[in-house]
Amino acid sequence: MDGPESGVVPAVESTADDITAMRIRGAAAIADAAATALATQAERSTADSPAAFEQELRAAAATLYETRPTAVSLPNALRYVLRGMDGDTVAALRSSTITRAERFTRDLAQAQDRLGEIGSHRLQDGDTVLTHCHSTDALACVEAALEAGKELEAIVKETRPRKQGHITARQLREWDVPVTLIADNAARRYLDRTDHVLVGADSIAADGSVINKIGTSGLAVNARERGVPVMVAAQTIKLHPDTMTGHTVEIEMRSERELLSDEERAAIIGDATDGDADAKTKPTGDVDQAPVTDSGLTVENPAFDVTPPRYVDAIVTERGQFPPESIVTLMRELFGEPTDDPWES
Ligand SMILES: O=C(COP(=O)(O)O)[C@H](O)[C@H](O)COP(=O)(O)O
Repeated sequence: MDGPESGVVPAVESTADDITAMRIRGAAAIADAAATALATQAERSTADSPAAFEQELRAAAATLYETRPTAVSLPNALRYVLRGMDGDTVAALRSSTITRAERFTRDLAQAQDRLGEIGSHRLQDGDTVLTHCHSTDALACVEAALEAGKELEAIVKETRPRKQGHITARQLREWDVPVTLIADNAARRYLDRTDHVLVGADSIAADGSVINKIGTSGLAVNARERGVPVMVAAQTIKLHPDTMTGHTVEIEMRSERELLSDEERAAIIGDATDGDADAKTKPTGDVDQAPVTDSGLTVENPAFDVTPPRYVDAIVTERGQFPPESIVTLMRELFGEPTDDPWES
């Protein structure tokens, strides 16, 4: 149930919209926004019984959960906050939920600082890092290295189609790091000048596979061939508990319009009079699904890919750095055996 009858407050709907439209993006920022939205739901709820309050919070969590499928930090954040919802009255439930959400956002920021410090030890004075997409966890390592007085340079992949590399470049320039911005296709050539490939993650699977922005896996394979170490900066909130029981991580497919305008589509299929993609798209009920076309042209736009553990040298978390193959030990320690999601009851 969605909409006013579910009791979900407009602020939660608006956060969900922002995540779907990628005005809020990146796994850590999504988790932070989701936890904050649950606190807002708790604060503004008009539920008149504990059961109604809990039901509203579950509905709000479900609304947020439905936004984007790949970053596990989102369900991990929702689970964490809902499991802290405790009390026999609406007032007690409200205050425990808000306290828990606030603790989540505080811990998230602290974990990133700690991770940055740990990751910074891998970076030497004078090193050049090559980045892909925009990861606040990866940048935390750079920031901590700079604070320790090291000088770094960066080669920044543009990261098509949405060019998140520009956000990375802007942040690095604010820190006065010399930046060379390159097209994604140029990455292999620039590995000769690179000391570390440094990326973030949306999810880490139990076998140590890294799920991150599309293009990460190709970059990692090329880096291995060139002998350049690949460092993944990922707080433990990125560890995907369901993968311990064999579940795979869903890769988000985004709209074809991120790759192709209506005019470009019309030019390719040679029908300039019929440039409206919708007219050529069998409805899938979801704009983010790759559309099925009747023009013989299918556009697919996966947002993430899977890098096998053998191409990753280290996963840096706030709990230390790990070879990818041993990350499952940390997952067991942190999550135990997975249980049902609270918003599905
Ligand atoms: O792949 C992306 C963002 O993809 P998108 O732009 O599609 O959300 C980032 O590398 C991870 O989310 C980690 O980011 P952070 O370290 O900030 O959590």
